Amino acid sequence: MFPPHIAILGGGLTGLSSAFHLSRRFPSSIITIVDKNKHLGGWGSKSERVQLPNGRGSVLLEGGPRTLRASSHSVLELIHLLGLADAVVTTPKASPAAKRRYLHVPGTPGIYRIPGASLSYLWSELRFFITPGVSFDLVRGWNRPEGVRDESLESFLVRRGHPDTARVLGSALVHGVYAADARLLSVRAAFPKLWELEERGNGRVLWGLLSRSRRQKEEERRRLEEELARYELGDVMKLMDGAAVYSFRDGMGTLSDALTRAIKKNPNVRTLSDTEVTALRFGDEGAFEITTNTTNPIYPSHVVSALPLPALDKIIPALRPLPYLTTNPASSVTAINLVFPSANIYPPGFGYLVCRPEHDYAADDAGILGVTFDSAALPAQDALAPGERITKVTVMMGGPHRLGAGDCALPVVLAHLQYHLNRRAPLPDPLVTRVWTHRECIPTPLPGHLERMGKLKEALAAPVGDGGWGGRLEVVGAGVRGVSVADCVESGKGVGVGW
Ligand SMILES: C=Cc1c2[nH]c(c1C)Cc1[nH]c(c(CCC(=O)O)c1C)Cc1[nH]c(c(C)c1CCC(=O)O)Cc1[nH]c(c(C)c1C=C)C2
Repeated sequence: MFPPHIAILGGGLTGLSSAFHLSRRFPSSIITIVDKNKHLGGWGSKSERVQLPNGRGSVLLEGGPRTLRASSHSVLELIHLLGLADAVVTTPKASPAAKRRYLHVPGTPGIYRIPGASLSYLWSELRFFITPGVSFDLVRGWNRPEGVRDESLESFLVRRGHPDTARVLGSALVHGVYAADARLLSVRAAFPKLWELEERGNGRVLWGLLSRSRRQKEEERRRLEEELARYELGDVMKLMDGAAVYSFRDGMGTLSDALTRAIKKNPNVRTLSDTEVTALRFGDEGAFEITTNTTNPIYPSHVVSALPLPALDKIIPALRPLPYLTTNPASSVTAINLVFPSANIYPPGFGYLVCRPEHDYAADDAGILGVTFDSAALPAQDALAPGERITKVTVMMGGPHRLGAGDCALPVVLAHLQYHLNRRAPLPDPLVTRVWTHRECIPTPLPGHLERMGKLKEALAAPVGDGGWGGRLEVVGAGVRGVSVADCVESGKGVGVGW
């Protein structure tokens, strides 16, 4: 039996991916997608092409995610199915933008290159922070306390390694992915491999990493093959030959715009943009009843919520609550694109992350979490006039820093950049400045998240007569599992499999 009418709440990437995949799985189902914004795609699809003054050409500005990993199969599948191969641009593995990443340690001017597994480690300034963590991990045996089923990343890194390693490297990693505080983030939800490596290495994470037996490697290869077989990839894997990361010539919006076009072409799919869902409940006939601020009620047989979990909590009836929708906080991020009229402002590389200051997130800090060197990673996204040179960076701010009113002021940001890049001369005035503010955009899964999401799933599957949702409401998206673009697309692909 196919579901006669599916409503999808939320038209971000997860919602669009859900609509696309559900319309392929259930071609006869009516699908209604409802989103409060005029433009579908959500905050993860914010890009804009801007003309530079005096005929210098144009640059692409991204406000959200800017690159995808070459292993993001769920997105590669969409590239194949939507015919987007010609729009793909890649960063070669051999380029400095793929190989060099830096770290700024507050209180010390300049940025340090993060060493790879090579001899360069020996003269990296960061070895003073890395070595204690590695050494303690190797000498300490199993030390996970009995009964501990999850903890914060910081607590894990301190337990296995060293507080300095945790503060400097752990916090920076978490800034770059979750824009969050490593002391709050669940290690099992965010970095499950670390937890597994600890078990495989009988305590020692590094040993777990280095001691993979031939059988384990074989098992990993088999799992990858199985995983690849789940996707329709056509020839797109070839695009990834030698690529570290990729995006689209016109930015991340290409993906959501192509998804929107594809689902709008389908006569069974109806999109209601600029429409807010005000309530979701069971109607008298056993169908759902969805009320909105612009339309008559909708009566779908099945519902997918791709809304942030706290937004879902607000629209469900108090008599049929769902657990843990408001447990996790979410980070707000301000991204500032700056285009400078000259080259060589930064060293070759992908960008840098800023770690947590020694004395916690300071009130007088500008709140910078990291800076990406955009013109180095994907130069094909800019269409510059011949001979024209520019430098494009994005300053990422916010998260666990409390951003004050003056923190995003351009002179403050430029002064911090000058200090980070250890320049004597001030930076030139930017040709273009674009500020994007994303409120509560990246959820922070707190320790215990995976268990809580298991309980949420149970409540969704419980019979309607027992106060549950009878398996006809699915809750997906970044708040449930995985915050990357690929995770969002993947969760849309997996929705409704049991219907
Ligand atoms: C807008 C800010 C974002 C910050 N994190 C994310 C966004 C969208 C989400 C994110 N960033 C990364 C990942 C992991 C991706 C993966 O595993 O495939 C996720 C989920 C890694 C990452 N961080 C930065 C970049 C350019 C990337 C590659 C992927 C992407 O483009 O998002 C830079 C960066 N992101 C943030 C900060 C503070 C930062 C600093 C340099 C927050």
